[in-house]
Amino acid sequence: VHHAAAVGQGKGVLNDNKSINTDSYPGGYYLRDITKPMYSQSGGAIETYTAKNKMVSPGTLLTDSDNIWNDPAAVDAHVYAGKVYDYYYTKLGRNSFDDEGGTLKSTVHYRENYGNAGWTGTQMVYGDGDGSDKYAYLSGALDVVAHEITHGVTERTADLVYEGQSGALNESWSDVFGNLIENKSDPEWLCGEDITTPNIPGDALRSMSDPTKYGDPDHMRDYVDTTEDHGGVHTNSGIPNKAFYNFVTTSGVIRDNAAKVWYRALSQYLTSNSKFIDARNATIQAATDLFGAGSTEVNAVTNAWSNVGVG
Ligand SMILES: O=C(O)[C@H](CCc1ccccc1)CC1(C(=O)N[C@@H](Cc2c[nH]c3ccccc23)C(=O)O)CCCC1
Ligand SMILES: [Zn+2]
Repeated sequence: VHHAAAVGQGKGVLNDNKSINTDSYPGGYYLRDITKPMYSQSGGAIETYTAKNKMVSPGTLLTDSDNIWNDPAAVDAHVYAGKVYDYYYTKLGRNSFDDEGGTLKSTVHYRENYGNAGWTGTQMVYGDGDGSDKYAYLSGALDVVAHEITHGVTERTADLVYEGQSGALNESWSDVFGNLIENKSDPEWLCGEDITTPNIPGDALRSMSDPTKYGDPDHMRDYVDTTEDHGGVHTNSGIPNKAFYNFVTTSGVIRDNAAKVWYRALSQYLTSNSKFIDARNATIQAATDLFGAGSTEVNAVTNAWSNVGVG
């Protein structure tokens, strides 16, 4: 089928204008980005679909007749997935979630009154919010999109079991890359702030600098033993989240190097049943591999975990 890259226009969830990589066909445009290396290498693309508020995935590939896109949730899901692809490719040398140039599929308008998002095992899905104004369209936050795609990366690397401590590590690695990729200068390292009560500034789902702000632990002594939420994976993630925050804010440690340490730990050392102590050891080993024993990074990561009572 004849494909040609085109550039469309649209507004995102926060009413911001943005250019959109689309794929033209006789008569219109697909919401498909064929400009990435994965396309020339293996035909992989970034594709955005709609579930039309049913519980289906991927649903219907979005098209438009004039390349002016009027679905903010779709615009952001698409553009932000492209930014996440670019980060993993250029900063970490990873070619899409599977490192094989696999197509990144997003489905927006997933289910009715769905105030959440997720990784299905093969793609991202995003709800429209829960009908109240607690959440905006979930794809309207780059840290959320990066969080979901990182679940895909984790599944294809360490494959951390989504339960208990390994599940909290799974969650934390997604929050870490969500914040690294969003790369805001917000001092609190918030998660989901752009889509949480859009009318109220300053609130979020989680904080990495102070997890206790949202009731999550920031030390091993406060680990929450619960059967809720797969053993508290979105709560106990506060402990490794704080450890990463400690690490990345240590003087002499730069973000791109912290990212390399966390990515190497995930892709080379963590395994499906790793616990917090294993994450400490994995990140110390990764920092040693990359920067040498006794380096600033090794000392910083060791202290970062000790500060949260791990190791
Ligand atoms: O990817 C994830 O970890 C979250 C989805 C988790 C999930 C797992 C298995 C089946 C369904 C859903 C989605 C996000 C999340 O952290 N959700 C939290 C908080 C949350 C959002 N909307 C909610 C509605 C109800 C309860 C909690 C929530 C959660 O599911 O706990 C990540 C970034 C923002 C949304
Ligand atoms: Zn998650």
